[in-house]
Amino acid sequence: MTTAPQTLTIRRPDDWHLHLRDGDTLNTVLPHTSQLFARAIVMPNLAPPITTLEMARSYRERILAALPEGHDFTPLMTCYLNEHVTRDTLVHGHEQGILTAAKLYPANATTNSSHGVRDVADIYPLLDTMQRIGMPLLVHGEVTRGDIDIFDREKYFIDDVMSGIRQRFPELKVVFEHITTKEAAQFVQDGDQFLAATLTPQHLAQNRNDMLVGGIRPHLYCLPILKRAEHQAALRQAVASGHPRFFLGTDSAPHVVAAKETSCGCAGVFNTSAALSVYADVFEQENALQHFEAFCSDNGPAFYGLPRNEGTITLTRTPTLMADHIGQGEQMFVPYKAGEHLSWSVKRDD
Ligand SMILES: NC(=O)N[C@@H](CC(=O)O)C(=O)O
Repeated sequence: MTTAPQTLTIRRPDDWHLHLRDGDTLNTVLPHTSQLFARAIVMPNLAPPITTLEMARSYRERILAALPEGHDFTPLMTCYLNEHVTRDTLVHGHEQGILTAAKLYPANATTNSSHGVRDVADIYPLLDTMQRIGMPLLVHGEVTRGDIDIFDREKYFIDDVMSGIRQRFPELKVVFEHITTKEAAQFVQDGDQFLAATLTPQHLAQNRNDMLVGGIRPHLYCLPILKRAEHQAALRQAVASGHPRFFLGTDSAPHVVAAKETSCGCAGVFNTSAALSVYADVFEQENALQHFEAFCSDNGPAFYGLPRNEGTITLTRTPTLMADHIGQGEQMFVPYKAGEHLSWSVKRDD
């Protein structure tokens, strides 16, 4: 019987899926990421979405300008794919180090995705270019057909869209973002070195009962929506196996309280501050703490072909109360695990 560790020191992590927003929200939420994470893949679903090099460059500058004194953090920018994006944007963005990846949102799948892709064949020329230059394709994997139940949207996406992309572009690096089902976990495990997935804290730690039983909890509503417990179990087993193509992507997606607590609330969980503690709990509960560091800090850089970070962070087994709210006035957000005790406190070591 081994005793439970009181501290966990790991290489500084990255967040491979993050929504930072813009303006006042960016100022409020960015420090919660940059105080611990070294880099993040910044999602491009602003209104309007990031579809040109100029937009990506200026968004990156706004992020860097919003960083608190003393925080070293590198935003990795992404392009929002649709039929208006040019091959030159991707090629030059890649060459100039401005665009790390490009994101496929099926039209109307989620927040600010009305400009997304209606028919994936429309962007085949772009995918061909990305395969050639080695730019990863990041995929929101849900079909949006009205006849498909919301809980089945990811499963159908695998057969309807994802398999076709993989067959047509076998050496295109693809990240199946924020996977939520046993089918997606299996699909990635059955894939090759060109296919990986991110997993969020809430999809590992919760299932749809947590959102719907005993009252509806709007702050757990996100897309893809939380699934039933058997899917949660499959996701937990996938990360606990230490498989190298699963890595940390919080999908932290802040929306102000007024947009969440309303008759038609937005999808998104603002989970940045609780993320590392919740991930650590999941690995510990699955007796897989030996794979925690690789999930947070090694597997992502390996897939993206980027160096691992210098420096470390330490998680200490000191229960920490998560605030009820973050921000104030109209810029008020309810964080994931609000008002609950997290098992771990997390600090940078340097
Ligand atoms: N995850 C979410 O529920 N929401 C994201 C968009 C997305 O990634 O689906 C957002 O930008 O709000």
